[in-house]
Amino acid sequence: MNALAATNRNFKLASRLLGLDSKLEKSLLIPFREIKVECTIPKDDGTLASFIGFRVQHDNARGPMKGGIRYHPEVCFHFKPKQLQFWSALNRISVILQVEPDEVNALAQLMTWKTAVAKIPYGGAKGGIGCDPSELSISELERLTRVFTQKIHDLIGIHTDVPAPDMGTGPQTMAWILDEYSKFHGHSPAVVTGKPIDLGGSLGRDAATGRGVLFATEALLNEHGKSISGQRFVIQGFGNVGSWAAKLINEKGGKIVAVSDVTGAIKNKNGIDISGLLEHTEENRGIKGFDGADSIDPDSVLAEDCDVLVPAALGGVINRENANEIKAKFIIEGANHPTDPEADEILRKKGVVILPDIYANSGGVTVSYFEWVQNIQGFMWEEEKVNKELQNYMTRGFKDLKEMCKTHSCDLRMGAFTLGVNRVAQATVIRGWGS
Ligand SMILES: NC(=O)C1=CN([C@@H]2O[C@H](COP(=O)(O)OP(=O)(O)OC[C@H]3O[C@@H](n4cnc5c(N)ncnc54)[C@H](O)[C@@H]3O)[C@@H](O)[C@H]2O)C=CC1
Ligand SMILES: O=C(O)CCC(=O)C(=O)O
Repeated sequence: MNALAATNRNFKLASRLLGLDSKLEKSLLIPFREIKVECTIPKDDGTLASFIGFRVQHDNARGPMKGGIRYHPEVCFHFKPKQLQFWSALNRISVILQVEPDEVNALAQLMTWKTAVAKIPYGGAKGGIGCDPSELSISELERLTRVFTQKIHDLIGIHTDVPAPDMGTGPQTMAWILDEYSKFHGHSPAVVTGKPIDLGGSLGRDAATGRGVLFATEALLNEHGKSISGQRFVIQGFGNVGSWAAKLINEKGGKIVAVSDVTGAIKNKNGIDISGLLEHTEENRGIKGFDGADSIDPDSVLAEDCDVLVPAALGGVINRENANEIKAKFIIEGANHPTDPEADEILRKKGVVILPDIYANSGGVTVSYFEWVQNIQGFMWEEEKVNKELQNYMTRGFKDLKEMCKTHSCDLRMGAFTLGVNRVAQATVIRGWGS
């Protein structure tokens, strides 16, 4: 099932549990606005490269739309042979990567429910450019980001739509967007979050999604009479979310027994030295070649023996093909939409407890909210305050979602969906439709 079909399905199940009116349901499902732009840049060698950028703004009933910008070739790109032949005939265009909007649409919708679950005053959006950032130089990435910003600058804004980092982007990408946007609108630090600290970024934002995963895991394990200490973890993805989650879980006594990233996968049943792995990754741009563990097949990492599995890379990785192989008792969704609905069903029958993305990885957008608040106030918080507030939000979120599970006799995914959808539906109805 593709990401959008899966997300729509979960939304509709939640809507049925909540007894939403079918017309309201339809209005909540349709995105507010979908933006698709062509971004052509000169490459360092003088040839041209064209890319497609998207920003899907899903809903703004509860506040400005909010969500990351992803640079990844697999945001679903397709080469269109005819188009490619035409352009290559011009002999100046080297690459056309086309992003399909379906996945971006699904991710934008998930942001709407996520910000509502976190109870922060935002709607949902997501963007992406179909490109492989590892194949572009820093100056090519800068040009691409600036062209994308030029194309969307009048549709984003501090009170309209506030982008942030996601896969393949980071603080530097946000700095370029801020700089380009500010040329049109004046200095506007609050137009993006996840910025470098020197440009108004928040202390603690870098670690926030991983720290949120830690707090979410603690809340869930605590409910099952367990603690992080002594549990065995497998983490897929060792980028922003996966590496911070690994570091913080490890510091709390969790044993990380297997890790994978795009360069490979490793395992050590006695626990991987996470500080050493962080140093190695920094120097080698990936976990491949790390000495302190055995290499394993990256495809088998999700099926490694462990107590807790944290997918923190791509969507749709847990599906009907591999769900039966999973040995973890708990899955904490650090990534967005890592679990297909068919896998959800299989895992539920196996008794695996899944803490869903729209709660489990909401730490990032929650600290993005703190960053936006700090920019608007013009007052910077201490890191301790950021982390403490994040813990409060994650603890409250878990309580709220458990309450919905009780009210609707449902699992944690439907608890989170009913919580988010209900808050957005209420805001929509209170605002009304005008005439
Ligand atoms: N950065 C953030 O604040 C947030 C990110 N997320 C989600 O978390 C996930 C990861 O995002 P980031 O850590 O920010 O991205 P990132 O770009 O920093 O890291 C991505 C990681 O996934 C790995 N990866 C890529 N393809 C893989 C594959 N086929 N198998 C195994 N590993 C693979 C990469 O090597 C890298 O280690 C995404 O689903 C993203 O949407 C969710 C909430 C917030
Ligand atoms: O920090 C943000 O605004 C967005 C983070 C994000 O894209 C996500 O939670 O998936």
